Amino acid sequence: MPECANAMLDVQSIETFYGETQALFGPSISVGEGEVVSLLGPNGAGKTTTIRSILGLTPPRNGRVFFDKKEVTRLSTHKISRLGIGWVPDDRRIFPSLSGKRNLALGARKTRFRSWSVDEMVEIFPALDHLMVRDCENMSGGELQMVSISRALLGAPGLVLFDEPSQGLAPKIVQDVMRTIRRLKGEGISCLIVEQNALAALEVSDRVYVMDRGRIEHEGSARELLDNAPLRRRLIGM
Ligand SMILES: Nc1ncnc2c1ncn2[C@@H]1O[C@H](COP(=O)(O)OP(=O)(O)OP(=O)(O)O)[C@@H](O)[C@H]1O
Repeated sequence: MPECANAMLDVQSIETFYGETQALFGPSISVGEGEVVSLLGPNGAGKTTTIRSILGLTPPRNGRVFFDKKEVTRLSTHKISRLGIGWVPDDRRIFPSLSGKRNLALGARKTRFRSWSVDEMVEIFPALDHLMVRDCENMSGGELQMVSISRALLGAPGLVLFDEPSQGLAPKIVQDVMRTIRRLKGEGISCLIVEQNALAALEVSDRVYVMDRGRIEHEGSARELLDNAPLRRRLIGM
């Protein structure tokens, strides 16, 4: 059973391996309904592996994952995403030869959570309007990120996993992405953000986990980490 009664996501002591190499040594993470949580830590800490474990891309060998009170540990990635977990991967994973519109159509689905329309996506990212007819192979990093986030939302998620959402983006687009995360929170959608731009992530987060070498090193409120410079420097070096 989930340990945290109202958690949208409840990751319990997962151990994940690549072949015989263990990458995760039992991290436990929860994200409440409408909560925004940051997952920070140095390169190789295990942040992306945690996301891959939740999505069933690299299933944990031990431990359990619950989403929306259902155990998803042994489900296929396809089934997990259909339950309402959206993913904004660090490499965007957009089909380059398809238009923005076709890429968005591939993400559309109904779940028990709020549905989003393409018009709402255009309201959030006005530039998306003229990207609909363009092939994605000619888009900039920021444009691809708008398509990627919109595709995740058209899948009607209850939880969105963001892997390095601001990577390679101009400051204005980073602001747009963070504003979107705030909007999702306002709509009761949960978000888990893996981010190198720790300060931007903390600004929009309720809570934070800091990982190191496959373990949780620190867990607390995002505000505490923003306000406590010595603690922040020790944990995330900034
Ligand atoms: N495909 C893989 N095969 C073998 N080992 C891997 C693979 N992917 C990641 N690892 C190892 O697993 C550990 C955790 O990596 P992971 O990518 O989850 O870290 P991360 O915190 O996301 O780092 P970064 O910020 O650099 O993306 C590292 O030791 C890494 O070398």
